[in-house]
Formats: sequence, C-alpha cells, structure tokens
Amino acid sequence: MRSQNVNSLLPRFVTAANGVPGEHHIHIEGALTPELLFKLASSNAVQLPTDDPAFRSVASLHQRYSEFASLDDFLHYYYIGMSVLVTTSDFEALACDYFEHAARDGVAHAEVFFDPQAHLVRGVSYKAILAGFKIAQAHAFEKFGITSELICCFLRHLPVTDSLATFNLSELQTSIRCGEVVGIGLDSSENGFPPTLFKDIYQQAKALGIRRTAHAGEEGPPSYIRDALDTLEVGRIDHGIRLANDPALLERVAAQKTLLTVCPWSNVFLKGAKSVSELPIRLFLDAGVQFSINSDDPAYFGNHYILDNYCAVQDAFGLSAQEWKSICEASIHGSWCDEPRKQQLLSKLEAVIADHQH
Ligand code: HPA
Ligand SMILES: [Zn+2]
Repeated sequence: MRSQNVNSLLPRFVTAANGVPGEHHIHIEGALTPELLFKLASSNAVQLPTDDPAFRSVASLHQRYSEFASLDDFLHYYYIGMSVLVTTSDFEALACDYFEHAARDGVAHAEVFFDPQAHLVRGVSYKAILAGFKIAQAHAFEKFGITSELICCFLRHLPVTDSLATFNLSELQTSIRCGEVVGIGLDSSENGFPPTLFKDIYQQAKALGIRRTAHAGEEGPPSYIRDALDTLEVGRIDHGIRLANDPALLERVAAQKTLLTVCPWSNVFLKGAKSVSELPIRLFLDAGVQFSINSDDPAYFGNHYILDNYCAVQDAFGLSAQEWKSICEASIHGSWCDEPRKQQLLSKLEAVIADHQH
C-alpha cells in the first residue's frame, strides 16, 4: 500500500514497500483526526467548547488547524482534542488509525509517544490507555508487519512533582519493567521549562536502564539541547532545529552521532520556519548530523503523515539517492528496536537499494 501522492523524485528504495525504515517522533494523541475527535466526543458524551467556533464542525476544525500561531496555540487544541479519549477502545481506534496511515506510507518500524498525565488527570486509568495501544500494536504487526515501541512523555508545563508522581505509578513502573514502554520523553510548552527541571526523573530512568529522549530546540534555545544532553543524558533530541544557531554544539552532536528527530511540516505549521526550505537540512547533512524525518502530530498539521514530510524535504532540497540512503541508515541506527530487528531493517534497506539499481 502506498500513498497516492508519492513524490516521484524520491529514490525508489524509499517508496518501496516498507521502504520508510522508521518513525521516531509521532505523538499518538497528535494522530487524532477531527473526524475521530467528533465521533468519540459524541459516543463518550464529552462536551467540546461551545464558545470556540472552531468546534462547530469537522471542516471548521480543519480550518483552525491550518492557522496555528505557535506551539502553545497548537497545544491548546491538542489538549482539548484528547479529552475525547476515554476507553480502551478509543485508544485502540486512535492507534489503529495511525498504523493504517503508517502502513500506507511504507513505515517498517514506529516509536510512538504518549502523554499519560493528560489522561490520568481526567480519571482515565493507565491500564486502560496501555491496553488500547497494545491491541493496536499487535494488529499493526500482524496486518502490516510494522514493529513498534511506546515512549512515555512527561508534560513540562505541569509541576515537576506531577511528572515524578506519574513516573512512580506502579502500573507505569510495571510497563517499563516488562518492556511495554521502552523509554521516556519530554514534551509540551518548551520556553520557560528547561530540561534541567526534570533531572530527577531522567536519573531514575537511567537507573532503570531505559531509553531517554527530550524535545529541545523546537522553539527553545540551543542551551536546552545542551542541557538535555548533559543533564538528562538523552540518547536522542526531538526536533533540535535550533542547533543550527550554535556551531560548536552542532559539531559535538555530529561527532557523538546523536539522532535528531526532525519534523519538517510541524515546524512550518507552528511557525518555527516559513517553509521547509528554511530548515537546516542541508546544514545537517553537510555537517554529518544524524537525523530522521518524522510527522509529529500529523492530524493537526495538514494530514501530513511521514511520507509527506519526506516529499517536502525532497521538494525543498532535491537530495541525492546517496543522501537519502544516509538518512535511512541514520534512522535505523538511531532506532530503539532490538538488535536483531535493527539488522533486519539494515539488510532490508540494502536489498531494496540493490533491487532498484537494476
Ligand atoms: O511538537 C511538539 N512539541 C512539544 N510538545 C508536543 N506535544 C505534541 N507535539 C509536540
Ligand atoms: Zn513532538
């Protein structure tokens, strides 16, 4: 299965079945389409804001989503949107919808963020959330061969004590111990909420031996990227586009091969860049910075799932097949799947490239 609108300028190995090796930056709550949002609001009798004309219809909500002024403007709608998610089957439907899109785009492996605090506060249990995701993950594997992992994110605009209490929930700790959750992340409003605030949780996560990433340098300064690396000891940086403003840090990130999970359409929709061509993709490639290309919150950003983000990069930068190969390789090396799966993804990439050279 493949999107109708594949950019013929992308190398054929990327557009082959399962040619997109990995998505590392997708908030599952950001895959909630206006269509599913209204359906679940109705079935769960959730009252949407009556004083905001955006919620009059699917069409008006789509329209409002095309006019975000900033990350915080988007987050306002993101948190209202997810208020319709209540039951296990809601979380299952949400994740299945994402995996269907991922399959259509040829994704082989997906690492999916979720925001438990935003659900726990409404009385939804951690168990209900995870049960829905697990059903969808099994379905994605059986139907499409997509492997997936879950990454639990903490909301930086809330008091750190709230994140700590959530991290220490026994159900969450159990999901980490049994490998259902492979890592932690940090998201929500960035400016004014430096990574250093979350040092304790990240130290505890390190002690448990799980993976760590954090949003940094999306709207915030390069110093947040440095803090995430030094204080939180993250293995990846989500977004990280502001790295372009700090040449010394850029050199360091390139040298230590930290993966940035770049989200081109997200940056344009949230006014971090006027167009994809303004993003530091060329700089990153030339400096040897490892990055993957991702969708972030596709249902909020013009329905641009991962392949649309690949296409936008190709339209803006006209990369060579060799450059795409290096992006695919970086994406696999930076994945948090187990070693055998990594080798499988690398062999698949080699095989598909060989196939398309004949
Ligand atoms: O791009 C993002 N940045 C920060 N928080 C988020 N939560 C969902 N998407 C994002
Ligand atoms: Zn994000």
